[in-house]
Amino acid sequence: MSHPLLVVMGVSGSGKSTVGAALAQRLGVPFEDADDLHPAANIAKMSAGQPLDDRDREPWLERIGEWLATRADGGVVSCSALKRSYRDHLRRHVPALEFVHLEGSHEVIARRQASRPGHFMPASLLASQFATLEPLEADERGIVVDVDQSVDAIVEQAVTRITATPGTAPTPDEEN
Ligand SMILES: Nc1ncnc2c1ncn2[C@@H]1O[C@H](COP(=O)(O)OP(=O)(O)OP(=O)(O)O)[C@@H](O)[C@H]1O
Ligand SMILES: O=C(O)[C@H](O)[C@@H](O)[C@H](O)[C@H](O)CO
Repeated sequence: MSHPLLVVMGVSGSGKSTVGAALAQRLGVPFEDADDLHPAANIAKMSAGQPLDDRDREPWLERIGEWLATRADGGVVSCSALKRSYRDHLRRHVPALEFVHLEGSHEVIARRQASRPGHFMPASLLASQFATLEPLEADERGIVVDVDQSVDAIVEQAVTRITATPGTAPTPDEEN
């Protein structure tokens, strides 16, 4: 898999930042945590216990898409990408974008959230994250990985399964 462009998606606390950073390191590509691309107003809103809506997420998705579009040599972004329409927004910047959905039960993820005090995202928003989540559809490029295993195991699965995905964009070198 050369020049992979991946989004690690899932609800808050599913491990996107942790897995995304490890996956990028493993692949030798830059990593960006989409939490760092939120407008300040979005962070303030979530910190106050209010879920973001489509309008709040619009400028944020645009920034993420721009970051991805400049990564000719590959990159990994951790971004919740909860709805199909959000993923469509990102694909407008990078049509061949692939998603790694970190899927887990409310119970497992709530436990993990509880064990990281100090994060701006209140645990009370987890229910709205699950309610908003639209899983990957059959025509979307990506894989689903169970979060109830070690970070190393998740990264290993992601690397193995994405490499095996038919249609993974070849580089110009590979085409010749
Ligand atoms: N596979 C794993 N096994 C055990 N703990 C994990 C695993 N993945 C992540 N964690 C821990 O769970 C917590 C949540 O992970 P992380 O912050 O990466 O999630 P996130 O999806 O990026 O969350 P947010 O979107 O809210 O920033 C952290 O304390 C992290 O260390
Ligand atoms: O779309 C959203 O509601 C947001 O991206 C959230 O998911 C948080 O940014 C993130 O997960 C931090 O906990």
